Amino acid sequence: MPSTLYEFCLYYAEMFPLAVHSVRMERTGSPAPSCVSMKSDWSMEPPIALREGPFPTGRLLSQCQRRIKCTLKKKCECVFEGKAKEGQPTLLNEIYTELYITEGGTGGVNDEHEVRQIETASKKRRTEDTTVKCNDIFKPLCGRKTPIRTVLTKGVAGIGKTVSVQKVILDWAEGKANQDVHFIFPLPFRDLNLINGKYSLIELLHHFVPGLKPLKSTELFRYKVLFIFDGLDECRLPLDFQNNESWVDVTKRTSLDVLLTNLIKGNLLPSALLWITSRPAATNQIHPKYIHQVTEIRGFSDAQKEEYFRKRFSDQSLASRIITHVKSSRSLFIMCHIPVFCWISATVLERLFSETDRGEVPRTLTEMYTHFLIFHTSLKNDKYMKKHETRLNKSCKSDREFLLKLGKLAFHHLERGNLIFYEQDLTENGIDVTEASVYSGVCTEVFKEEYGLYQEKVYCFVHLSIQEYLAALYVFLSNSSANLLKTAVDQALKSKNGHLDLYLRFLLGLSTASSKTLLQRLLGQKRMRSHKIKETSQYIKEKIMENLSPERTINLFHCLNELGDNSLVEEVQRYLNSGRLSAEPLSPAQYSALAFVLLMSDEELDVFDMKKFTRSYTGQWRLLPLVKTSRTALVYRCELTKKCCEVLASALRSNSSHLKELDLSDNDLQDSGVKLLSAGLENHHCNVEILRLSGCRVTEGGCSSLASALRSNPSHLRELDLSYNHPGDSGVKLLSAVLEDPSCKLEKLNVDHGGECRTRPGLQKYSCQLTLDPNTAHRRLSLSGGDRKVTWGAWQPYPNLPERFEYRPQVLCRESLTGRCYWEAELRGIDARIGVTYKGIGRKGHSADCQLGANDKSWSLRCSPHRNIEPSGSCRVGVYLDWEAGTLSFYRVSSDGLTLLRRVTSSFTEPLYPGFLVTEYSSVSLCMLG
Ligand SMILES: Nc1ncnc2c1ncn2[C@@H]1O[C@H](COP(=O)(O)OP(=O)(O)OP(=O)(O)O)[C@@H](O)[C@H]1O
Repeated sequence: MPSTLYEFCLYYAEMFPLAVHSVRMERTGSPAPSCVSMKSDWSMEPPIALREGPFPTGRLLSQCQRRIKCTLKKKCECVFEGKAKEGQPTLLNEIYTELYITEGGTGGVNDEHEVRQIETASKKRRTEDTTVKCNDIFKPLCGRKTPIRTVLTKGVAGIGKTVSVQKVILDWAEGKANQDVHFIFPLPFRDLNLINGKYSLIELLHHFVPGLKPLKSTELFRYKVLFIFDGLDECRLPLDFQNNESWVDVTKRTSLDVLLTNLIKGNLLPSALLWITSRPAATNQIHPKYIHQVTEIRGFSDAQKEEYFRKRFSDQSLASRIITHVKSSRSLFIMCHIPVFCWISATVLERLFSETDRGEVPRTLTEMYTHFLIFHTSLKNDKYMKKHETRLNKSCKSDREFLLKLGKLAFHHLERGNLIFYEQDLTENGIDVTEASVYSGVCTEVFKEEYGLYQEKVYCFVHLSIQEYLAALYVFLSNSSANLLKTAVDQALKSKNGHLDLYLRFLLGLSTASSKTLLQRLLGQKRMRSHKIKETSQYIKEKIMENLSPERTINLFHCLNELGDNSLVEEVQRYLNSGRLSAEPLSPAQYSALAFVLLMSDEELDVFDMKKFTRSYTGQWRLLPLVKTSRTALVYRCELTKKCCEVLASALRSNSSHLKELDLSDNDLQDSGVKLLSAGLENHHCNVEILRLSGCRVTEGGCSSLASALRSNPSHLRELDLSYNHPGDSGVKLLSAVLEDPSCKLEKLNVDHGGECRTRPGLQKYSCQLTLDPNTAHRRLSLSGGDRKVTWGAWQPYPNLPERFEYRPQVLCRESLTGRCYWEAELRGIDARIGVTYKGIGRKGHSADCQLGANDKSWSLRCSPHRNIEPSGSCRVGVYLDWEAGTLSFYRVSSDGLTLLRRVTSSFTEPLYPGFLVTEYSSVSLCMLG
């Protein structure tokens, strides 16, 4: 696999020599200036024309690079966390903690391109994540071979998009990564919003990257360049891809919107790489056909959360105390997967731990931000008011006034999507600039020199989420409308890019009783308006059931959580099963978001039944962390794989796990998965008493991992179901020894129905060999192929027997079935029925009592090979019976695998006999499996 961008280009050249050749031809055949602005003939989906080298070198180039790298290094080496004023910058490399970045699903990716279609089709449905390092963001994922031009990285507020961008730039500037890229041009939407008038692309770049000026414009684009557009959600341009004129010349002036849309479309600089980041709700501003890869930042994993706090504090004992504290509260620990929350929590908890009277420790997002504000306000009061004790009482009043002014600024600008302010904006809101600098942790300066663009000082909040919080605080304190909350819900839902989503969450969070108590501490206000919390919850639930996008719906779930509504689990189940999602199932990212919401709620699930949350299996396994919040977890037949066992093992290791019963039956876990799972079972936090691994393709190896886990942690497991596996004699022996060991709790071990055939993949592991019973065959049916084929035809001279079907052209198998069985039959001709029946089905006469599937003794599927199954006139149907579970499933068998045709559920009370009804000119054969 190529590892750098440059290697990719070479790789691409090898893979698609013609495409590269044609691009090269166009370039060399053109004089230099037009070569730069050359537009390939991309009428539909553009082939990707990355620069493949060799690239021109020279002194000028290295001088420019050095200068630009130096500027970018200076700009990116510190994290902007509001400490700049105090002369204590936070170094990015000191606090940077690797983030968990994954492929963001194919949802947003252009799959129209022929090559990609083939790749997508050949791709196996994956139930695992592909993780990506931020420096490898342009590496094609999941088996794709086509090189990537445009990557969209999405992630919720504060998850680390900007920091990732900063880290990639810093590593490049420091010569640590992506050195095949000659230039990186960071163009955050936040800054692009400030551009007025017309520019050529070259002029725009010179504005943002003055160090480029010595290079001739025509030369510039012969190099490999990477544009980074951070914060699409902050973009105030219309991005009118449909109506903007096509623009191909980098030296001609036009509006910024035209420049950007043409750059993204690939009309301008088709060879450039583009990286766009966005909060999820705003990604729809760019049509998926212009995006070649989507990644998702999922924040910190549990281990990374700890690492973050350890890096953050030089005092390791403080770090340990904070980690222990954060871990002791489920919602705090879960929220810490969002880095901005870690930062806010680190600030707040450091302070709380230094106080003797800690009061209530914050539990929700809103409470944590309120504490953050209390912290910065008291910091200011400590610093500036110490000598004037008498003024302290007055401070609450002035804080309130100041925060209201700041909040007003935050709100009005947020409404308009404005995130950068001028001095004039501050004064218009009655904010004195020196007063603002007193609150330096909250509102901090950015100086013009930093961008080389601005002629005057500009201001912004240290993080957008702080602006969103202050905006909510302002509205909460100043708006006395009885319908405030409902109106805010409507207003947020109207927004196209979700720019009011987080604001809404804060506003709802502020209206709860616990938040009000906190606010009183901050503002000294005695009375606060009460809001109709229940009514608002109900209103949000109604909205959830409307046809909103999953992103908006998920935000509404967050809102319910902020309101402390306890019906989240029920609501999420209702939403998932409402049928609204059938056209477009949830993406993996959306499943993660739901898991997050559910984990955040304080509800304990008595039984977590994965099937109740979903009908398809494309990303639902991301709900697996919920296992630890339930007592019984039913995750059987959910297409889980080895990778999922890691998630499960981590749930088993969790000290907050309440799990007692775990049913993982019928998943393809195999020995490697069971080994991973065993690592969780042996942990002393694990208290699982019943574990079902029936039909998981476990052999001796898996048994040995289980046996050693049970010996390491002998006190919990009472029952282990390993039926329908292949433990072999040695596996059974190992586990039987555990059963007999008095120090182990194991009381029940089920290794029934074992055997070599159970190691076959899928349902085939339950295959059973069937033969037709000639004594039951109707006289029009003749048997052949060792009693495995039945054909309708001439009358047969069969003796008259009580078990023979007299009028219905049917035949049954000899074998009676209980347990789990799978068989396949090939149907030819016009019409046939395939099914199962109790022995007592009627044999003589025309009544429905005698017909397979037409009474309460039998169940069947009608197959018309001609019409509804396969145009070729033949079809293969798989039947899976799980007698104990009471399910009978019919599948269409094709080269793509099994497609469920119908599932019947019933409680079977007697053994079942497979049977067939075969009509004129038709035949049915039982297939040999394995
Ligand atoms: N990888 C990381 N390591 C350490 N801290 C991080 C990391 N990523 C983010 N942070 C912390 O979280 C804060 C917010 O991150 P960032 O600004 O990158 O979020 P974002 O996804 O761009 O948010 P938004 O969508 O609101 O703009 C940072 O200021 C920093 O304190």
